[in-house]
Amino acid sequence: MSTIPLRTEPAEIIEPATAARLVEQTSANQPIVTAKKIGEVILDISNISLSFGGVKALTDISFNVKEHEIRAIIGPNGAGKSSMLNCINGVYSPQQGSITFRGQTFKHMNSHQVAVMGVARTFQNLALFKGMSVLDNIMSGRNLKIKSNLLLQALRIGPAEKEEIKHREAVERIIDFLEIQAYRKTPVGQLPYGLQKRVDLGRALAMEPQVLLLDEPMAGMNVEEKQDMCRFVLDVNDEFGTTVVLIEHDMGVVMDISDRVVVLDYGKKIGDGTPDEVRNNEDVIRAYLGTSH
Ligand SMILES: Nc1ncnc2c1ncn2[C@@H]1O[C@H](COP(=O)(O)OP(=O)(O)OP(=O)(O)O)[C@@H](O)[C@H]1O
Repeated sequence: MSTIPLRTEPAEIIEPATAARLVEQTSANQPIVTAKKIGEVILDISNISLSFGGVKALTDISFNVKEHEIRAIIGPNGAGKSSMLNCINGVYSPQQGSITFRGQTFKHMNSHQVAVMGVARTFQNLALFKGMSVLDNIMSGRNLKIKSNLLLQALRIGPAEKEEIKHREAVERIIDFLEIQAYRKTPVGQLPYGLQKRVDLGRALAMEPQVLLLDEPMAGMNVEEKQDMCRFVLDVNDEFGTTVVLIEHDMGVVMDISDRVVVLDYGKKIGDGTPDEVRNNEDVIRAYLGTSH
């Protein structure tokens, strides 16, 4: 049986999900594999259709995301992947369909409301403050959590002082977790691209999201940077229990770290299942080989 062509370049050695998070050591130092705990459906995408004038970006798309899983959205260029993420986080309002998050269904919700509900997002084209330090960029992700008013914050008095200390500590923990201590005070614009992507992840983590939407987190990275980013995504999922939805073009990465994969092509869903199911799906193979159009 033919399978989806996974790599166009020499295989990169990326720790498979199973090795990274499922292996425990027995007393005899033999690895044993324990099942990852996937929960109930946390995000339910139901019959979403989205058009821009005459362009149908998404047609009747349905799939779900379960708590604690890593769910990939893949597809050729223009398939509708970013549009899908934009519907989930309230940037676009689909003409049809609904999205249910933790049992609460919404049709039209803005990005701020979605963020308050616990959904954070990183962007394909970095949206960081380039002139600001790593620390301040990650701190900007805490804005939603800051309760004291602007005047108290500016004067750093009363509860604002305590609150700021709490937020700084949270940011420092993220900086340690992402191993970017050496760049705390560096303006983000001076960092290599791979590290900027890591800061972008840090800013999203600062929101303490239940669901993290990652739009091409490995795009433009070299092999080493991709390996690092894979490790951080797996660790976020494992250590914080964060549910991850990611768009990624690198099929090696997708197949290695995802629990389930949904495949879009020309705005339609053509596949949905485990990495093995998807890689053996004839429609998916045709879409990737470009023979179906
Ligand atoms: N704001 C917009 N206005 C008009 N058309 C749009 C807009 N956003 C997306 N589209 C169109 O919708 C379709 C899907 O685009 P989308 O960016 O979601 O695809 P994608 O799978 O993320 O592509 P890529 O992998 O190249 O990023 C494309 O035809 C695109 O031109």
